[in-house]
Order: sequence, then C-alpha cells, then structure tokens
Amino acid sequence: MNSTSLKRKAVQQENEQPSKLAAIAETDANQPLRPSKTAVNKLGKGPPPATKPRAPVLSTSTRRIERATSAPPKSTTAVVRPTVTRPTRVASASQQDKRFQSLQDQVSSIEAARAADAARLAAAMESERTKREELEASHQALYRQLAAAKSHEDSQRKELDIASDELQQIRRRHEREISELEEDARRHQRELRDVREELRLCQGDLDREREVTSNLKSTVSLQSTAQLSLTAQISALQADNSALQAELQRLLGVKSDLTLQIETLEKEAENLRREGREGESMRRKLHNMVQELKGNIRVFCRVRPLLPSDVPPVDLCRSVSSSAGSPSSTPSPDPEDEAKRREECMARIEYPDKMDHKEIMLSSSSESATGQERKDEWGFSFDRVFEPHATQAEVFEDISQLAQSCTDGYNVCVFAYGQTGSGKSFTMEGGQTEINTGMIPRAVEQVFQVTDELKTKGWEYKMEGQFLEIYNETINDLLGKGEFDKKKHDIKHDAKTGRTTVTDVNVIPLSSPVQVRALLARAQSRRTVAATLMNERSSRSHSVFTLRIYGENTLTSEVCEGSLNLVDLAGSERLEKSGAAENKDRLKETQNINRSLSALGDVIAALGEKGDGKSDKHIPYRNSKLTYLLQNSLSGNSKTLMVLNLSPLASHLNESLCSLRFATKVNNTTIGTAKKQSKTANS
Ligand SMILES: Nc1ncnc2c1ncn2[C@@H]1O[C@H](COP(=O)(O)OP(=O)(O)OP(=O)(O)O)[C@@H](O)[C@H]1O
Repeated sequence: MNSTSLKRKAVQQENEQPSKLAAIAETDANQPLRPSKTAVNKLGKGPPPATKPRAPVLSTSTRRIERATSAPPKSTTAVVRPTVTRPTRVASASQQDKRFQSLQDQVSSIEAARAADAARLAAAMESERTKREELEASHQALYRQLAAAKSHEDSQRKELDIASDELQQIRRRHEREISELEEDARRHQRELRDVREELRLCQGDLDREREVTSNLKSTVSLQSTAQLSLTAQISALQADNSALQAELQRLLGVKSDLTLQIETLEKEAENLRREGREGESMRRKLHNMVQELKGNIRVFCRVRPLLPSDVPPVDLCRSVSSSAGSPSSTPSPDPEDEAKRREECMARIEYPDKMDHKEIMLSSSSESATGQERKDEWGFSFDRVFEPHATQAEVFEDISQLAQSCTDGYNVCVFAYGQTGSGKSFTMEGGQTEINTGMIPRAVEQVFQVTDELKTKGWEYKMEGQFLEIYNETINDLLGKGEFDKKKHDIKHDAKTGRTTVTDVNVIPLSSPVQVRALLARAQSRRTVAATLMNERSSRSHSVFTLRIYGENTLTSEVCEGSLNLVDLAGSERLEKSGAAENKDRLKETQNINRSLSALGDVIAALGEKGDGKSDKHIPYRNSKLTYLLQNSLSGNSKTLMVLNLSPLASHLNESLCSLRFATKVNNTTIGTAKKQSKTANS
C-alpha cells in the first residue's frame, strides 16, 4: 500500500469514528424499553439479562401457573382481560383463574425483568457514554498520533525517496562498476587465453629450440672438428693472402699506369674524332674526286632474271616435240623438262669478272653455210655489271654515292636504258614489295636521310620535286590534275644559275619520303601505258623525276643547289620487234621514242667529242625534248649514270647487243668534269 492510500484510509477512519459514536447514541436514546434480545446484543458485552426466564425445562402452562401464584397482576388491563373471555369457557373458571394468575405472574415478572433491564440499560448506557468519551479522547489522541505518525511517515517517505534515489544511483553505479568489472574480467580472461596460447607457442618454440640446440650442439661438436682443419687451411690461406696483397699492390701500380694510359688514349680518341670530322669533309672531297676520275658519265649494266612468263607454255613445247614424232599427251610438270625449257629460252650470258663485276659476255652458236658450227662471242665492259640475282639494294649501293652528291651541290642524272620489258621501270620505280623498292624512292629516302644528318653540321635544306613524262615529244605533268595534261609546257634554261625549269608544271615542296612515295604512286597511275607485243604493260614514254635541293649552312653561310634527275626511258626496241608497224599510233610512239633515244646518243657522242678537245663542237640538245630537258644534267658540269637493262632471253639477243653497243659508246665518252654548284651566301 502506498503512502497516498495510507493517507486516504486515515482520513476515512477519522471521519467515520464520530458518526459511529453518534449513531450508537441515537440508537440508545430511541430504543424502546423492551426486553428484546436485539437490544441486549446491540449494547454489547454486558451480562445476560436477569429477567430472561431460565427455568428448568417445564411445560409452558406449568410456568404460567407458578408466576400467576407468586405475584398479583399490576395493571388493570391485565385484570379486565379475563372478563372478555368467551362464555364457552366459563365452565372451567378455576382453570381460567389459574391461567390468568399465571399470566399476571408472567406480566409482573416481565415487568420486573423490564425494570431490571432498564436499570441495567441505563447503567450500560452510562458506562457506554463513559466509554465513548474515553474512546473520543483516545480517538483524539490517536488522531494526533496518527497526524504525527503521518508527518513522520511523510518525512520518512521523503527520506525514503531520497534514499531510494540514492539507492538507485548506487545500484546503477554498482551495475556500471559490475559491468566494467565483468568487462575487465572478460578482457583479463581473453588476455589470459592469449597468454596461455602464447605460452603454448613459446613452449612449442622452446621445444623446437631445445631440439635445435641439441642439434647445434652436435653440429658444434662436428664443426669443432672441422674448425681445426679450417684453422689449418686459414693459416695456409693467410699465407696466400699476403702473397695476393703483394700482387694487388703490384696491380694497383699497373692500374694507375693504365689510368694514365686511358687518359692519354681518351685524348687521342678525341683527337681522332676531330680528325674523323675533318676526314669526313676530306672524304667528301675525295669521293667527288673519285667520281671525277671515274668520268662523270658512267654506265651500269643489269640483266633481269628470267620470268615465268618468259618461258613458253608446256603445250607449245609438246606441240613442237609432237611434230618431231612423239605422241601428244597431257603435259607433266617435269622439273628437268622445265629446266631444259628455261635454258632454251635463255641467251648465253656470262660474267667473267668475278672480282670487280665489270664484264659481261654474250655468245651464240649457229651453223655456217658450210655446215660448220659457228660460235660468236661479244664481250663488254662497264663500270659495274649486275647479274640477274642482284637485288635492288645492291644496285642502289653504287647509285647511292651519286644520290649523295646532289646534297653536295651537284646535278645528277640517272637514266635507265633498254628495250621494252628489260626491267627499266622495275629498276627505277621498283616492284610491289619493300625489298623491291626502286632507285627513285631509295634515292629520295637517302637524300632526306643525308640532309637530316647534315643538320648537325649547320646545313638546312629545302627540297622540291616535279615529275614529267615525255610522250610523243610532248611534255605531260604527272603531278598535274586530270587524265592527260592539255597544257603546253616549255623548257627553259637559266645560263647564269644552270637551272632548268619547265613552265606550268607542278613543283611540289617535299617534306618527307612518305610524301614523295605518295606522289610517285600518283604519277605512276597517270603514266601513259599502252600494250605492245613486247611487254604487256609497256611504258611508251620517258618519265623524268626531278628532285631539287637547296642547302644553306647557317654556320659557314655556304649555300648549294643540286638536282637529282631519275629518268625511266621508254623501250628502245626496233620497229619490227615491237609489233608497232601494224598500228599507226604505236608506230608514231615508237618512232618518237627511237628518235629521242638516238638524239640522246648523239648528244653523248658530241659531248665526248667536245671532251676530246673539239671545244666548238655543237651539242644537239634541241633534237629531242628529252635531251633538251636533261641538257644541264648531261653537260660536263654534272654526274650522269646510265643503267643499261638487258633481257635474258635468247630471242632478245640482237636487241640486247644493240643496247650494249649503245651503252659502250656512252661509257667510252668523257664529257668533262662535274662542277659543284656552291658558293657563300653573300657572293
Ligand atoms: N630484276 C628484276 N627482278 C625481278 N623481276 C624483274 C626484274 N626486272 C624486271 N622484272 C620484271 O620484268 C617485267 C618487265 O619489267 P619492266 O616493266 O620494268 O620493263 P621495262 O623495261 O620498264 O618495260 P617498258 O619499257 O615497257 O617500260 C616486269 O614484270 C618486272 O617486274
């Protein structure tokens, strides 16, 4: 029960107490004076009423009689009452008197009892009143005690609350402390577990260490034995060491000598490098001197390999052999037969000079009119002869020296001469693969490479290119637009600068070999190509690629200007061989080609005569567009290389001999000394 309910009960008791007492008082005052059981019971604990009959067990009538005899009736009412008794019962008047007497006795006893009860009641009421007063007094005292107890209880409750709060706080603190302690305990347990684990591991380690130690001990004992022998060895080695120390000292002395030598050698190497640089310029001078001594017109001869298309098909051979009597059968790819057929196709060409590769020998055998076998031999000598297996790179190796000359300020002219299908275009422009790259792209690449290298020596170069074609004595710009150039182009020579220009042609500044390759491909597709019997893709025009180089040395103020002309001449075959006689256009083409080629021969011959001392000799440059265009590159001031291309076929032997004779004529010509076109910028 809480404090509030306790309070409430106290107040209730307080209020109820006086009302109960009042009720008792009220009840007593209004109580009829009857000898009732209830009244006695309500008064409480007094003794049982004396008036109540507590007679021995008798019949009712007996008791009534006893009372009626002991005392007369006190009231008249009671006396009157027998007179009203019905007449039927008069017969027994004595009985009735007795009965009346008993009744009177009873009434008197009742009244006596009532009087005794009233006296007792008054006494009881008095005592009750006294008791009530006492109770009230005690109630008041109790009430005061209760109030005091209540205030005491309140203060105690407050104290209890405070104590309870404190207790709560203490409990919480204790709970916290307990949880902390528990946590500590858990941590300690964990630590303990860890320590135990560590201990276990340490124990394991210790066991192992013990084992190792015991092993080591046994090893040590073994080592001790070994040590003894090692000690002996050490003393031997120490002896060696002291010998080596002495050797080291000696070597250190040698080293310092060598260091001195190295320094001297480095100085010498530096001197050599300087001399190398000087040697480079000397080499260039000597290179040009060699070129000059070789003569400024040189001839290379190159024989192309036999092509599969050169060998007649098997059927043709079979038909030839079947005409000789053998039955026709399906062709068999017999390698021996193939080799034989190839040999039959080939002209007899030999290369006697295995050292310098300068000679070529052609031969043929025929039957004379008298039936004797006649063997003809023709030997020729050139600056270099390339056999069929020679690669493009090998051919270029010798040409590269010339290509380099143009960066030194020379006019260089390389032209490929030969009959149709002899390999001129292949030599100059090249085939499809990288390995077959021709002279023109290789020369251009080299020029770019050399100009790049010369940058370190102060040279800066500008390059430009043009690509022309001379077809039927008309100039066509291969770098122009459209299928065929309709413009009329004139060739102009500047006597002062020695520069040749062609009007209205595209001169493209060149910046990289890649760009030049793209230009060449463009030009190639525009070349006039027509079919002849000699070559299914026969070039019927001369093509001239010109690379001009302008160089300036920023360190020495030297300037130079050179040009590289790479000419792919049209086929040199005769009319009847080319099959052009039946075709008017082809005829005209062939005539023009031959005219220009013989004009080239005439120019070279005239230059040769001039070189031989006939200084007033007229050089017929104007006889063809080709010679006129190449005037400055063929004159005595320039370096010229003719690459004679030969077909290996026996059927082309006569054409080959014609070409070889023409080339020999050129080779025997001396056309003066090449001149470098260089000067200082100010001059
Ligand atoms: N050295 C070589 N190695 C391999 N194939 C070659 C070689 N020389 C020429 N050929 C091949 O021979 C064929 C004819 O060569 P090319 O077209 O160069 O002759 P050409 O003399 O230029 O003829 P044209 O005067 O008609 O232009 C080509 O298929 C070419 O690839």
